[in-house]
Amino acid sequence: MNLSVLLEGIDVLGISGPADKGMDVTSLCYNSRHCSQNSLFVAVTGLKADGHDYIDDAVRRGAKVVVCERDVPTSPEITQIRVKNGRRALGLLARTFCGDPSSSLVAVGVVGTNGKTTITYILESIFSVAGFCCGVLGTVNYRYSGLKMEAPNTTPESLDLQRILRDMADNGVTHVVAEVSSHAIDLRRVDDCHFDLGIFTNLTQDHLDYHKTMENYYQAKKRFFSEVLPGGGKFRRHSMVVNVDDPWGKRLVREAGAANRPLTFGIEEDAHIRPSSFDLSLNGIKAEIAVGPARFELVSPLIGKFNLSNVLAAVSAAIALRIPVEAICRGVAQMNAVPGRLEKVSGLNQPQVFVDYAHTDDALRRVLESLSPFKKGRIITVFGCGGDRDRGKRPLMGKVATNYSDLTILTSDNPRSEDPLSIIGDIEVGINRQSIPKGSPEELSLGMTGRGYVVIPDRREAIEAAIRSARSSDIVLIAGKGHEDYQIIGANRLHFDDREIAKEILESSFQAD
Ligand SMILES: CC(=O)N[C@H]1[C@@H](OP(=O)(O)OP(=O)(O)OC[C@H]2O[C@@H](n3ccc(=O)[nH]c3=O)[C@H](O)[C@@H]2O)O[C@H](CO)[C@@H](O)[C@@H]1O[C@H](C)C(=O)N[C@@H](C)C(=O)N[C@H](CCC(=O)O)C(=O)O
Ligand SMILES: Nc1ncnc2c1ncn2[C@@H]1O[C@H](COP(=O)(O)OP(=O)(O)OP(=O)(O)O)[C@@H](O)[C@H]1O
Ligand SMILES: N[C@H](CCC[C@H](N)C(=O)O)C(=O)O
Ligand SMILES: [Mg+2]
Repeated sequence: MNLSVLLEGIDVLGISGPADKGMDVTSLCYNSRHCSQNSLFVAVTGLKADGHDYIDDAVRRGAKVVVCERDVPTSPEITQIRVKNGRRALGLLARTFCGDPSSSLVAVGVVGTNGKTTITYILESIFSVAGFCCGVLGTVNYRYSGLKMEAPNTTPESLDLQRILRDMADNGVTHVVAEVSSHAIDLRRVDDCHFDLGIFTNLTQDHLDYHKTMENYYQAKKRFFSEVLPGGGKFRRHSMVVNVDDPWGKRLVREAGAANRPLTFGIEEDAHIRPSSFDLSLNGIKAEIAVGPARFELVSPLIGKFNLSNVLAAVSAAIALRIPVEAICRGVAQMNAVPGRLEKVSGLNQPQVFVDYAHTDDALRRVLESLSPFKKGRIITVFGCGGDRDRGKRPLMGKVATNYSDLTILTSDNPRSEDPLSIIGDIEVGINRQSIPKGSPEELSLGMTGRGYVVIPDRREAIEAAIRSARSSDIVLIAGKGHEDYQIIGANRLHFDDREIAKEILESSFQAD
C-alpha cells in the first residue's frame, strides 16, 4: 500500500530520511522478527521490552519505514516517522492497511471479569441459528468459516485483530463476537474496531498486578463503553447491554449510559430483561424470561445461576440486535458446553468430576455455590493460582475454596517464573486454619474424612489424589485451567490437560457404565 495513503489520519510529529510518501509498503509489523523486504515497522514501547531497541533488527530484515516515538539513529535510506504513541499509530495504520474490515461486520464486544468466553459461545450459537455467519475471538481460540486458530491472547494485538477481521469479512463472516480484555482496552488493541454493541458482565478482583486498583480496573473497562464504543452502533436503539446485578454495572450505566442507550439485565435487580421464574438443576437451566410485559420460556444445558446470568447477557444482546425470540431460544438450547467451563469429565457410577476455569475468588464462589445444592457426599476442590499474575487474589481464593469445600487440595496452576510453594503459601494465608485444618497427603491416602485441606504441589498428583479419595457420591471440582492444554513452569510450556488426566484416573479407579 502507498505510504501516503497509509499515513492518512496519523498525527505525524516529524519525518526524516527519504520520506518518499509514494513508496509502497508491503507489510506492517510490530515485532521486528516478522519484518521482510519493504515492511513498515512500528516501534512500540512495551512493558517488558522496547520496540525502539529492535529497529536495527527490523531494518536488517528489510524494513524501509520505521514509525517510532523518538528519533533513533538509522541508515539514511530508512524513512523514520515520529508519532506520539506507537501503539495508537499501530492500530490506525492496521485499520487502513486492512481496509477497515469491521465497518462491514456487525461486531459485539464482551467486557467483564468473568463470563466473557461463555457468552461468546452462547451468542455464536444464537447467530448461527439466526442464519448469520459468525466469527469468534476469545480465550479458547479464534474461529470462523471452518478455521480455528490458537489464541495467544484473549483479544489479539490491534494489527492481528485487523488482519483477522479482514480475513473474516473476505470469508463471508457477517457477525463477530469478541472478548475484550481490560489489557486490550488499556493497550489500545481495539480502538480501531467499530463495535455495534458492548456487553458488560461483572467486575470482581483480578489483574491487579497490571491495574493496581479496582478503580483503575473499572476505568479501563469503562473506557470501552465511553471511548471505543460510542458512535459505532449500527442498531439505533441500544449499543450497550449491562448486568445491573453487579454494582459496577450499575455505575457503568450511570457513567457511560447516555451515549449508549443501555439495555439492562439481571436476576436479582429490576432490569429490562430478567427471569420471572427459573429452575436450576444439574441438567441445566429452565427459565421464563420477562422483557417488559412479554414473556418467553427458555432452556439451557449450562449449569448454575452464574450461567443464567451469562444466558441473560447473550439473550439481551440478541434482542438488542433484533434477532427473533424463536432463534434466540433455539440458539440457547443448542449450546450445550463451553470447553473447560464446568465440563463434566466423569460417567455414571463415578464421582461427578468437573473441570472449570475459575481463577478468581468470585468465579470459584459462584461455581461452588452452584454445585453445593446438588452434593450428596462431599465437595473436593483442586486448585492453584497462576504465577506472575495478581497475588492479591490468592488468599481470597484460598478462603472461598476451603469455605465451600469439604476437602481442598492446593496445587500449582501455571507457576511461570514463581516458586510453586510460595504461591501455595500465599493461598494458605486466606485459610482459617482453626476450622479448616491442614492434613498430609498420607492422611488423605488413608481416607482423611473430616473437613480440611492438603498441599500437593504437583498438579497431576493432586488431581489423582482428589479422584482416588472420592466416593461415587462426591463432587470433584478441578479449577483454574479449564480448556488449557499446557502448564507453564518456569519458561517451559509443557503439555498438560486437566480433562485428559482426570479421565485417565477415573478410568483406572472407577468403572463407568
Ligand atoms: C501485559 C500485556 O498484555 N502485554 C502484552 C504487550 O506486551 P508488551 O507491551 O510488554 O511488549 P514487550 O514484550 O515489552 O515488547 C515491546 C515491543 O517490542 C517488540 N519486540 C520484542 C522483541 C523483539 O525481538 N522484537 C520486537 O520488535 C514487541 O513485538 C513489542 O511490540 O503486547 C504484546 C504484543 O501484543 C503482548 O503479547 C503482551 O501480552 C502478554 C504476552 C500477556 O501475557 N498478556 C496478558 C496479560 C493479556 O493480555 N491477557 C489478556 C486476557 C486476560 C483475561 O482475559 O483474563 C488478553 O487479552 O489475552
Ligand atoms: N457470569 C459469571 N460470573 C461469575 N463467574 C463466572 C461467570 N461466568 C463464568 N464464571 C466463572 O468464571 C470462569 C471463567 O468463565 P469464562 O471463561 O466464561 O469467563 P472469561 O470472562 O472469559 O474469563 P477470562 O477473562 O479468563 O477469559 C468459569 O469457568 C466460571 O468458573
Ligand atoms: N487470562 C487469564 C487466565 C488465567 C488462567 C490461569 N490458569 C493462570 O494461568 O493464571 C490470565 O492471564 O490471567
Ligand atoms: Mg475468556
